[in-house]
Amino acid sequence: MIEVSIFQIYVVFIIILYIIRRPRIGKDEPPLVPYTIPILGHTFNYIFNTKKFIKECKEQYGECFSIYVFGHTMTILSRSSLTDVFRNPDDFDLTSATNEILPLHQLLIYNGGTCRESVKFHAKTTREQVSGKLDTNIGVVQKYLLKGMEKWIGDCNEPKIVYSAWNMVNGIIALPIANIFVGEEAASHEDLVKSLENLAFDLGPLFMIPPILSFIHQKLHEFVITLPMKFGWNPVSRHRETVMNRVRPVIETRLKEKNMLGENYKPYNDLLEYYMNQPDFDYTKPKNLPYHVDNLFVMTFVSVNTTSRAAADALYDLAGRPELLNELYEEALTIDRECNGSLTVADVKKMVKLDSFVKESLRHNDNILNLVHYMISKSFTFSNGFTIPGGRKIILYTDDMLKSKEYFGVDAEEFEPFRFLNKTSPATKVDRSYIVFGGGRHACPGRFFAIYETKMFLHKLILKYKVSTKSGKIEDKLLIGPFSLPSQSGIVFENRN
Ligand code: HEM
Repeated sequence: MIEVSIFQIYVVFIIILYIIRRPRIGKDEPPLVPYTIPILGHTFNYIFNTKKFIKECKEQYGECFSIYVFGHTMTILSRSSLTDVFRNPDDFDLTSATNEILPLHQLLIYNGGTCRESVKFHAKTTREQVSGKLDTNIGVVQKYLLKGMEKWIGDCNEPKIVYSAWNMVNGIIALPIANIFVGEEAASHEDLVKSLENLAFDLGPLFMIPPILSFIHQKLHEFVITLPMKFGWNPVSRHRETVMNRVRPVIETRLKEKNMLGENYKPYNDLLEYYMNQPDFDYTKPKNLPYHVDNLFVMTFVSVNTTSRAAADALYDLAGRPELLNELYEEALTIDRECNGSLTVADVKKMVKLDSFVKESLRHNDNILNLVHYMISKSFTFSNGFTIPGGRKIILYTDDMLKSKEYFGVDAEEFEPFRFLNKTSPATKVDRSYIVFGGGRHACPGRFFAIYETKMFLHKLILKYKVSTKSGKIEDKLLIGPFSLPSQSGIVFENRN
């Protein structure tokens, strides 16, 4: 009788895997970068040597090429082929590719997470309720930024060192957002604010699980990371409970007010009121309030950590450059005197040096690759002539575009805080090369709010504190594979008075 050892089974398994997963590249496709280790392909370089590896691939194979990572062929796009993605939103889908990494459809069980259709609603909500209401929201943003700074940073009469400042900045940035989302009454409860503040951070570990099982099948990774949720573990549940407990009495009071006052009812200016005005709103039905709270959570995902990330990066960029801090302080002081400490939208527009600095800081976000999409049409031909088949995963080489000499000049790699000054190129302006907010039809609709909040935060901070890095140097961001995170080193806060 033939005895089969585990080792033999393993070898047969690997051979079958190799045959099944071997990339097959069509004749008009972008070139596949050669690799030496079967199955593993470029995975090691992709994770541990991303910057150099992708740069060298582009130099050798051109603006558009494919690599083999985690058992799949992925096409890397830069320059004109990258722009093609933004120009052809019907052919590329960000949501389905993002859901693979962060399975929102399993976490937000009442609204089913995000899909192309529901994102239209969130984009409309953002345009109408958040970015479209800067004038109305600015007072709330200012009030709660100051409260947040008081709580998180304090007086700093003695110098105070803060490590991992993203956490702290996230707390400050989340407070105004909570207030314009659920209104001042519900947001007066610390547990609700904490929930909105921590929601995305709590899901961070899911992002960090390397998709090892994708070597066998993409769906296997998704299946395993969502397994705990099938057994009832859901990190969103307790946040949903907290938010529902806090908003339910507010909804009841508002409905009573509406009944009593009729036409004289003065609508509140927050997202909660916006949801209450949706035709499908009926909080008495068991699944209705959780459904709207899940929508609120999508808005929280897209707004809180993104904006706090931008603000934290800018804070580190500022703290490492004392001469810049002095120059921005002069501008802040002039505007503060003119508006007597109470900012309007027009005052924020006057912060032109700060705007240029924030834009430069965003340009230096240092993500190498970003915005993974699936190509969802039968096939797609780029303007450079290459074709990819339906179902192909693509990712954008954003760092290459954001640091291109062609668009940003010979010093494109340098950090020049006033690069955009007097160039009619505000931080909110999306164009072919400035792609931190994406581009085309899906370009981030929240960018107007995000930039306003970030500028107002920095303005108030610069007026009150001197900030510097503990090391006295410009701090680098942390790199995890192709993605970056804000530095975790110490920042020193010192009261100006
Ligand atoms: C600095 C902060 C932010 C950054 C860097 C950022 C970045 C982005 C990016 C890159 C996209 C994808 C664009 C594309 O597919 O072309 C996006 C989409 C989106 N963002 Fe933002 N965002 C920020 C803040 C916000 C805020 C504050 C909100 C809401 C209050 C928001 C709401 C949205 C929505 C609803 C979409 C989906 C748009 C669509 O698919 O049509 N974002 N954002």
